[in-house]
Amino acid sequence: MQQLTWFIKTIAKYIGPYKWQVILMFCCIIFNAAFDSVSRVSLKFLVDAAIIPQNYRLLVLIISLLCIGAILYIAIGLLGNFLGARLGIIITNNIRRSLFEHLQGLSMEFFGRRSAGDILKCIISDVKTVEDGLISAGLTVVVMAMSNILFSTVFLFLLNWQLATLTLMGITLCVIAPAPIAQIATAKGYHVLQKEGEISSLLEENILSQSVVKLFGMETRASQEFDRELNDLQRIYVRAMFLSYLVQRIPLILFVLTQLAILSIGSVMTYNNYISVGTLVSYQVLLLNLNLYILALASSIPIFIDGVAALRRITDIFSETPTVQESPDAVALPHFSQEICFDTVTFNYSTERVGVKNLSLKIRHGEYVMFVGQSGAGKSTIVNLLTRFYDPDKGSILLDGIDLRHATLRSLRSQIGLVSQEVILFNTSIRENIRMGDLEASDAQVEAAAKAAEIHNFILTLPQGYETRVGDRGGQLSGGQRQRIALARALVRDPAILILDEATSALDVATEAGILATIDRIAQKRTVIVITHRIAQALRADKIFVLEHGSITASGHHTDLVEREGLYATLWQQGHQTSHSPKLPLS
Ligand SMILES: Nc1ncnc2c1ncn2[C@@H]1O[C@H](COP(=O)(O)OP(=O)(O)OP(=O)(O)O)[C@@H](O)[C@H]1O
Repeated sequence: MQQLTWFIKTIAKYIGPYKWQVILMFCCIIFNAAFDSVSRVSLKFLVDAAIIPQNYRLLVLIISLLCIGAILYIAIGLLGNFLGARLGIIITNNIRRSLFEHLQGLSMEFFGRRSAGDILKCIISDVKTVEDGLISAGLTVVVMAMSNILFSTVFLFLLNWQLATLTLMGITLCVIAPAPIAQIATAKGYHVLQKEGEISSLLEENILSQSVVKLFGMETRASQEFDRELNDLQRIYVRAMFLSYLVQRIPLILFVLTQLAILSIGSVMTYNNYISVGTLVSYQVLLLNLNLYILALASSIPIFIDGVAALRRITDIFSETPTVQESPDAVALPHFSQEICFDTVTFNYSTERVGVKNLSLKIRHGEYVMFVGQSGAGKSTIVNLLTRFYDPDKGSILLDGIDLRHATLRSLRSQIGLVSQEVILFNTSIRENIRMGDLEASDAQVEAAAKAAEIHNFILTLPQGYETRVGDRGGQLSGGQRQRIALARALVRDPAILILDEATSALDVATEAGILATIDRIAQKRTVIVITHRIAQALRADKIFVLEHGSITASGHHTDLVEREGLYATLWQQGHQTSHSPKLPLS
């Protein structure tokens, strides 16, 4: 009952706007329940008042009334079904819509912690399970069964109060007895859904990394891992389902025992002329009706339990709050014109994952700065903090003297163009992918950005040109082409700050040189922040920051840094000796 109350309370806010439709649907169900009971109790009048006393007029009247009732029963039943189907999808989609909107507001920290497959499962399948528990089987069946039980009980009392009291005691027991096990079954059901979520993540990971799986011959290992997960699921599922079926079975057993008792006592009462034959027949038919609805109620319990468990997973997501939030008095940042300042910033992804510590630096407007350092030194973390994907644990980041925590996210992010290591393209046309950088951009601006990113000529060679779809995650393009489209997307918004996080890593030397020349040109008008392992690019920078274990150990121009002994000089020497466009060695 506690579960039912929580379920109804939680779901009420989605049902609220459609309350009249829900009430109408429940009225249809209640009408049908009433007709069910009336048609069964009419047997008493048919037998005792029409058939036995041979009253033909009354017989015809009762049958005619039953026929009219049956037509209404069918029509109103169909209306109830239609409303059920309609409300089902409306409520399902409303939950999905709210979940999706909520997800858009969550911070990167959440997406780093929860797997995509699990979130997908929650939005698609868990929401459907809630709908099943709510409309198809849950509340609909509860209302149908409860109103039937109520009407039947009233008629049972009218027929014979002694037998009805006994029946009522039996029904009360049927409802109360399974409650404690239902509680445990719901908790187990939640575990099943969690495990299914893990399996979805595993599947998603496997599908997205098929090239790695194949290349490294990981097929058998992947199948074994999948098999292990399925076996775990089987173990949890059997326990959860057994408990669920137990909850379903208890009321059925109790009701059969009640029925048996009533049949025996009722037969003895009829034999001794305490009640008429019509009363006994009518009573038994009403009891059969009750049996049917107790069966329906019991069958809906496992579906309802699943619905409650799924709703818990959904509320888990709703209870997530963004770690990066816009303060209520946030101001819009003016167009960047002075400097970016990191003031003793410390940030850890988690207790054991250090991002940056005590980091202080200044980047002046119009500067071309570069961050170098070994892998894991914290270079991308600086970008994550500057874009406010994460907030510092200590210290502050200021843009033109305004703490980013006091600025609106839109005014900050609209000034930044970011091309990162991992290029993310959407499965739409090249034009739309570039336009995502600035939704207001004209076709001419999109093409100008593509020209600046040196991808325009390639796009023209495609049969559908700018209208060519790039495929899922840009899979129909090469790595370099994807990176150039991402660069065009960043350029189309004409950003005050352009950040390139290993943005040219997938390009050949000639294309890279072309793009670097473009960036040199772009850099004259804006601030450019480059993160790269190709240390030869450091020659172009006004200022270089050397990062080691989350801290800046040196900064300055290339010529100053090579003269000083330290990591930069070592990296430069190592890199310079190995190739024309040397790369930093990995730690
Ligand atoms: N989303 C994350 N969750 C937890 N830890 C993270 C996350 N991103 C980075 N880290 C950790 O933070 C540290 C700094 O990572 P960062 O990505 O900033 O390094 P990097 O210098 O950019 O490395 P690379 O040159 O390899 O890209 C690393 O130890 C890394 O494992």
